[in-house]
Amino acid sequence: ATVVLRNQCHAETWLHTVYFECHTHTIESLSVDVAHPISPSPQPLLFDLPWPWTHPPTCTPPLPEIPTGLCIFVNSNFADGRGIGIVTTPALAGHVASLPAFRSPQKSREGSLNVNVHSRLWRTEEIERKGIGSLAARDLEPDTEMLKYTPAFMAYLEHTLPTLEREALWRTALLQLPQETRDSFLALSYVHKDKRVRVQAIVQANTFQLDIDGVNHLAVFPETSRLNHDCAPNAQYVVDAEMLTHTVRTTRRVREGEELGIAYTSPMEKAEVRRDKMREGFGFVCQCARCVNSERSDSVLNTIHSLEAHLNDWTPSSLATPAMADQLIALYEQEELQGFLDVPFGHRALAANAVGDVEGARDWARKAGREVMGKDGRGAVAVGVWEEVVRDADGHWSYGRRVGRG
Ligand SMILES: C[S@@+](CC[C@H](N)C(=O)[O-])C[C@H]1O[C@@H](n2cnc3c(N)ncnc32)[C@H](O)[C@@H]1O
Repeated sequence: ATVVLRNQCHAETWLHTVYFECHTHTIESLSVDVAHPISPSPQPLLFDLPWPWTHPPTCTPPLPEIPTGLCIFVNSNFADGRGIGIVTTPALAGHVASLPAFRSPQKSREGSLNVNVHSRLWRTEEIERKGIGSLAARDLEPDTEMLKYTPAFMAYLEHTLPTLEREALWRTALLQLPQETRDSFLALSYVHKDKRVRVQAIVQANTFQLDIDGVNHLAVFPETSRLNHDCAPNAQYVVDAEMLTHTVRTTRRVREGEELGIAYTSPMEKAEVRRDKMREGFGFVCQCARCVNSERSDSVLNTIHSLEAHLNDWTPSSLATPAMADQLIALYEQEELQGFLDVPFGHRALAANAVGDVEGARDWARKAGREVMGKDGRGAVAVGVWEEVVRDADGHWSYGRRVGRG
């Protein structure tokens, strides 16, 4: 057998973290021939123009669930010489080539950071028991854009290739990247110590999810990778699948020297679940304040979930009121979950609308919409949901549903 890592798992959370491994089988006698890893494709490759790749694609043979196979597509000039290495199907590479990231990469929105330029708002430092982390280089206001980067490496998320073949394929892609980019990738932390799967181990510890034409890809943004996990994060990120950018913003005021953290898993899960995911997926024991104080934080979560259940109850006997949604907002803030306020703000909007408070409904729906954009990006479905309430509150299904309870 040539499989080192098996039964790969894909985390089902919305937080864009991917776990590569459920079980590790280390077979000492294996070695990987990186110099001649992949047989060339037997088929001619057809792609949509434009052709932005700087190296001839190397491909796997057809794979069980991917008949066209996977190929390496590298553009070493991408993003002013940072380069990008993508392992995907020829058709999806054609889609990537047609994205604004390749066709009109200069366009950055007004007031937005320049892509791949250090904002000087953060710096990295060794942090006790966490490896390297990122710290605020000065006091930061809420919603400050801090990092905006394109991926150095992306790979189609499959469970088909034997682990060592995947390793060889991904390594070949990395070898084609400009040296600086490759070095920053290879300097990242990793979960498994086995050198034969080093590239996959790095991806496991550092990946975000990026949809290419509806297909999951793993993406590594080396600078952003130095953000450690926190269950009450003071930063959150949005991935723009058209511009191929990953942008990180503060969720609340951050003091100079404070560590910046993002959530690797949902902070709305119980402490035990969060801790298990961090241990299994990332190899560390979460010591954040909410995990250390888990009895208290779980009890607040229980109250949050119970309030949300009431607010989601639209039967005639529902006990939900706007005051209940206010209480929910206060609990999110108390738990420092400012990055997730779209949910209680949305409940507040519907609770207001349900008692006929159209102005209140619009105000809260606007706020919920802004929070969704900060968390899930402009294209998120929920943005449209809240826009609908703003546009036509008294035509909305929630209008007047609980009149007399406000
Ligand atoms: C994306 S990297 C973060 C940067 C990393 N600390 C480094 O040195 O490059 C993820 C890895 O950082 C470490 N890590 C992240 N958050 C942590 C935390 N809250 N406590 C301890 N270790 C953490 C774990 O080793 C994890 O696998």
